[in-house]
Amino acid sequence: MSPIYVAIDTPDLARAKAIATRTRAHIGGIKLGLEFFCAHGQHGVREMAELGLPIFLDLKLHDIPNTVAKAVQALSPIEPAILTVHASGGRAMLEDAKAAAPLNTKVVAVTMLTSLDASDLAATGIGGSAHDQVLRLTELAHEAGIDGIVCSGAEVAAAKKAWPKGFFVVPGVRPADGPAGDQKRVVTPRAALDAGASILVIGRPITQAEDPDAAARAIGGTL
Ligand SMILES: O=c1ccn([C@@H]2O[C@H](COP(=O)(O)O)[C@@H](O)[C@H]2O)c(=O)[nH]1
Repeated sequence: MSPIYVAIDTPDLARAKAIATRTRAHIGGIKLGLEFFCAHGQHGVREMAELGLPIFLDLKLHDIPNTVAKAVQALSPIEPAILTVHASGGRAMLEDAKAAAPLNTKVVAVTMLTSLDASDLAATGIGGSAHDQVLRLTELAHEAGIDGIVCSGAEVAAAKKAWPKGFFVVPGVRPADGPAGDQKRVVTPRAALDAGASILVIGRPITQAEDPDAAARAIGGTL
């Protein structure tokens, strides 16, 4: 099974289905995020699930524990394979999110967005490097008993060393020389897997390609 989850970031349901259908031979699942969910909600997710690929629902929930737990409960009928919350919501929020999730849903915590670097951390009053911040939040997520974390390919080896049985989701993945766009901590697909990623989240390098199927196949060929 391919480790590639294609990030289908579009409010256009027909386009989302077309991308998933065209790339399905070269991907392991579909990642649906805020853009898609705000446009189509659970109904849209169900329509995408009919394509038969695992669904990664990347909503990055972040609120007080009770609110997050109730939101996770409300999402339960969809039974996503993977669901994200923000690690910085704290231990109780992570514990309650996991307790509210269906048994077959992996709850994974975003440590530090791949669009941020150390200067962004400093601007929010957090000292130290991206590496330090990711490891702090990896530790917290592990202690809270959830399934894994989201981090960049630059930190995944250290995170896996700290949590050998964790599930590691790596976005910010770019083919060598591909445009980074708004991502600041990027690695190649091969480097992310070699460092210990469980799955790779890849969006624009596939979805914005002239031929998404060929792009997904070419990336798969480097793994
Ligand atoms: O730290 C994070 C967490 C989530 N994402 C999501 O992954 C994809 C990446 O898309 P690209 O087009 O490959 O940049 C996108 O849906 C983000 O919401 C992330 O990039 N970084």
